[in-house]
Amino acid sequence: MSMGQDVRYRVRGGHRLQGTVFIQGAKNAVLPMIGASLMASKGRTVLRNVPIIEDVRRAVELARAVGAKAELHEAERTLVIDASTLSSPVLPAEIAAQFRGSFLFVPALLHRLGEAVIEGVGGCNLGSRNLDFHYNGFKRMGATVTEQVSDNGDGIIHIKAGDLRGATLYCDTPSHTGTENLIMAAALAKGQTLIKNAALEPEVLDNIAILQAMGARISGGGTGFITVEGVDELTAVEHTVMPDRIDAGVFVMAAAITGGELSLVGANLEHLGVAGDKLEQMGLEFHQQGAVLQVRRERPLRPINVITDEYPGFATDLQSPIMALSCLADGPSYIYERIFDGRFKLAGELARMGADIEVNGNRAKVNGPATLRGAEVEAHDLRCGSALVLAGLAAAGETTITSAYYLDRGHSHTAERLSQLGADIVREIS
Ligand SMILES: CC(=O)N[C@H]1[C@@H](OP(=O)(O)OP(=O)(O)OC[C@H]2O[C@@H](n3ccc(=O)[nH]c3=O)[C@H](O)[C@@H]2O)O[C@H](CO)[C@@H](O)[C@@H]1O
Ligand SMILES: C=C(OP(=O)(O)O)C(=O)O
Repeated sequence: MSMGQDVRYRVRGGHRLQGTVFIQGAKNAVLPMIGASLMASKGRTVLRNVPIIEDVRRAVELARAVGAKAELHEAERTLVIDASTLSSPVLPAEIAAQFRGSFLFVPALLHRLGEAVIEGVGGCNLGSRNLDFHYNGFKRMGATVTEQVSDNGDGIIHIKAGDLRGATLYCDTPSHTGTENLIMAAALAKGQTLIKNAALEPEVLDNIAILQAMGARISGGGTGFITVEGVDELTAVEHTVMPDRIDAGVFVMAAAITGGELSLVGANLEHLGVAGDKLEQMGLEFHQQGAVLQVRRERPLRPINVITDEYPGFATDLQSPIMALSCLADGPSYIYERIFDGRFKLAGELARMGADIEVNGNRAKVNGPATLRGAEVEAHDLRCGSALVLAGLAAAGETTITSAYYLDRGHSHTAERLSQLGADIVREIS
């Protein structure tokens, strides 16, 4: 599957969801782990609980493009990577530009091959998404970064590293992939590295855990200050990817928007951070029992204030879904998006379904309650896609969501999992 094929979801709303759903492994944990596995010069890395999503398929293609052997066993949700044959420093645009996680391959290429050539970096188009914290960090460790413009006008970035040396590094803001890339670059560098203002996301901690199992010496994860003592070699290990808190959040909201009751296997309320508290305020009841999170809604939804922030603040990746949910709340909700400046195209799509949303820069006011009706809408990015599925579940009649490749970038088996809970949803390809 590639972006060339149009993926569409058709949803007929009005069904109350009920039952048990399995939360997938985390996209934003598995992608850095694939990057980490390329740092092992011998042996095979075995990743378990791998989400079967398009970004993982692209990462497997990219791992092969740089010379590694990678096999995704879909039924077993297991990915096996042998990076002993790593041979090319080039991240080709046709694969790398399709997902942001491609940039997480850079530290392995620098350490194993002495250079990385980046023909394109992708990810959802969310406005400005800079990489300066990454480049500045690599430079402080001794790398040189140069940009060349290709014949067709695209920028190609060359990063050259002789031996990377430990250094004092920082992120201006606690960047998720920035922290992961700097930790990976430091893991095999000579000497000690300190990373200040490091990200606290659970996926960053899961990535530290696999690197520690591989032999890396990392301390301070979860504190904002991370220290890494460089080692000479990392070994291939087996690791189980943590559950995807954004996937969990979307299913929580599927229960909320349909007035349903769900058991989410693998979901952890703590990982939802402030989003869990906000959903409680809106009228959801949570009950965590071991690895199962039960959620139900028994009263009308109350309106909400949301300010997105780094973890444990309200995750920007749940901002679009909660915009859809707040359309049904009994009064005006206020949303302030602080992380990305291009995430409000959703408001226009929800308006086609009958929502009343006023957007002013990075702030939105959602005037609930609205009566949503089915319409033809477009997923402008991954989380816009999940939000439109939620809106479709609550709308009267049929909603058709196009450009839904974006949704498949990050959520596995969306139609199957929702259908099992009683939703009327199909996925089509043309
Ligand atoms: C693959 C992956 O893990 N993606 C996640 C990751 O993206 P990603 O790691 O790209 O997001 P960052 O945390 O780096 O970005 C946050 C903010 O910092 C800015 N910034 C970032 C790096 C940099 O060098 N310079 C700079 O200015 C960005 O433009 C953005 O405004 O975290 C985001 C925020 O939680 C999530 O929405 C994405 O799902
Ligand atoms: C922005 C997202 O992902 P990426 O960083 O991979 O584009 C996302 O998961 O919503």
